[in-house]
Amino acid sequence: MQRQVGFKLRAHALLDPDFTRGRYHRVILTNLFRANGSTWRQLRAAWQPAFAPASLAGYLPLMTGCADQLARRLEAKATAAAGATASGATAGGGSSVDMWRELGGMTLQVVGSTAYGVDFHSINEEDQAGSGSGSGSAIATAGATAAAKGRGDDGYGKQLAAACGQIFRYTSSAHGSPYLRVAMLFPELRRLLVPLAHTLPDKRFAILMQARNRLSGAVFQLMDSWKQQHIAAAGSGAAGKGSSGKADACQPSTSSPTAHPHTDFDAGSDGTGSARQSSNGVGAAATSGRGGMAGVAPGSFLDLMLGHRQGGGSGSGGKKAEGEEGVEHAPLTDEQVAGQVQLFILAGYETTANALAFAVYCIATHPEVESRLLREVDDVLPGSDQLPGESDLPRLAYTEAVVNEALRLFPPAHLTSRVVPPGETLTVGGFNIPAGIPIFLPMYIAHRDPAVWPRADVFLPERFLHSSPLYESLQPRGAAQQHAHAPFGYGSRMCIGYKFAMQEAKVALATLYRRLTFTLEPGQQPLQVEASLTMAPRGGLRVTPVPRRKL
Ligand code: HEM
Repeated sequence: MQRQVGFKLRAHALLDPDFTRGRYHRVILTNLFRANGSTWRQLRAAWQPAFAPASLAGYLPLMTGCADQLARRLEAKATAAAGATASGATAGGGSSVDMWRELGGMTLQVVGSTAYGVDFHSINEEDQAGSGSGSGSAIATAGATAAAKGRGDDGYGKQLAAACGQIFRYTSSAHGSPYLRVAMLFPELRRLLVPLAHTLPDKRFAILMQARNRLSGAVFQLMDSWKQQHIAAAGSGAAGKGSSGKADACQPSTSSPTAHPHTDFDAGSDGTGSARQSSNGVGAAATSGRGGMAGVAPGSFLDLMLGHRQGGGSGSGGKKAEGEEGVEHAPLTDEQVAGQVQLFILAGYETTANALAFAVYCIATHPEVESRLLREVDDVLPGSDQLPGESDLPRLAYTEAVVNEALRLFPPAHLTSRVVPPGETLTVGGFNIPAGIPIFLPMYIAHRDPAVWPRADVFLPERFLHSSPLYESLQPRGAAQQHAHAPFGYGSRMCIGYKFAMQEAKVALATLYRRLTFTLEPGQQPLQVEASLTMAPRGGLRVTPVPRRKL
């Protein structure tokens, strides 16, 4: 039934109350997740080239670079803690870390840099204060810390990272404004609540609105600079020719960052401040505009969307849309562009971090899986500083199976939804479901159904490893066999970023485990999870990183 509904219906049920107004409301309304009908088809076609094989290959250095940066930092921290213990000094908390939070910093840096072409600087946040609050929002706190540190100096990317964190934190049921919670319970009161919340905002509501506006404002600002460059370049005949190639946001910087004033994107502002892009990020490839104003990084998701704003489906990267046949590529509006860029980050940041944290937990609790994973990683990456390249990806088959099995037992998007369109009735499993009724499709439950999955509650990556002798005996059974594994959803509404997420998760695991293993801290087993919009380890995942080689 779940599969039937997921394939037959094409609209998501939208239960989260959106309180934005004006221009920012149009941004939220027009994102791919919310769109339907011909707008959805147009947007889906506009997104598609971002996940084409050539684009995915282009993201690889960024993904491996960010994972390597995290691995080296954890390795250095563990080694320093071991040295301090050996010399009798107080270890200062040792090398234990909240791995969920660490991975959140990494995935944010990857999607943020890809989306905006701005280095989000979200990995190197040493300040762990406030983590492990048990609130399920430590990952968001990481962003807030980043903002506090970055404000006023080199913190442009950090401010965007903070905005993402705040959006996650303050849209969750645990931390959201009471206005949002009331609106969720009584949707009919929304018309009253929206003006009330804007007139008398509580602190959480104010922070959420400001964060949403800041993320959208950053896009408007970059778009303005892009337009100016195109006008200027049109005169010189160089329109659309940015510098070539993508830089790696996680490679060491050679130039020092330029200070820039704190930029505010309060509601109503169109963001006319000056956006600085990273000197070492994806943004390093940005065309530099006049007066120090940075341009849009070629190859970034924003660049791709701007190509669609022109109506041609090609950014300065020159990629043509390969969407569904017959889809008109009408120009995207500024608001539509901003909506897609914002969604790119919000959809890809926490989901992938959660998936990786769950995988680390599963590996730490299954020594035989860890041994096999390490054997594969060492085999595929024998060089001491070798990072996974494109040709290595097919050889990391067991690593991929580990990710898939972790996604089965702990799907970060534990459910998705559909709604019956106006004027229609859906008949499924003998039930008639009228128009407007939201239907939830809980993948978490389907993934653990013992009637479908042999040894349903056991972590066995061999289910996803064709070459394993156990493979056949572990396949899902019966009528529900097809699409029984659906961590990325169903049918035409399936996650558009799944290849991006799988590639990132796979190379991140290979890169991390090449240098380290992770031991769970006491009290982490069995894992407690928290489910709201996504499913995450409750209060984070505390582990001790153990270096695999002596430094
Ligand atoms: C492990 C990581 C991820 C998981 C588990 C996940 C899961 C999902 C799920 C379950 C859906 C709803 C599908 C449905 O309703 O049938 C979805 C939709 C979506 N995801 Fe992901 N996702 C992940 C990563 C990403 C990434 C990295 C991106 C982009 C960079 C992304 C972008 C999207 C978008 C734009 C949609 C809406 C698609 C539409 O409505 O047409 N996701 N995702």
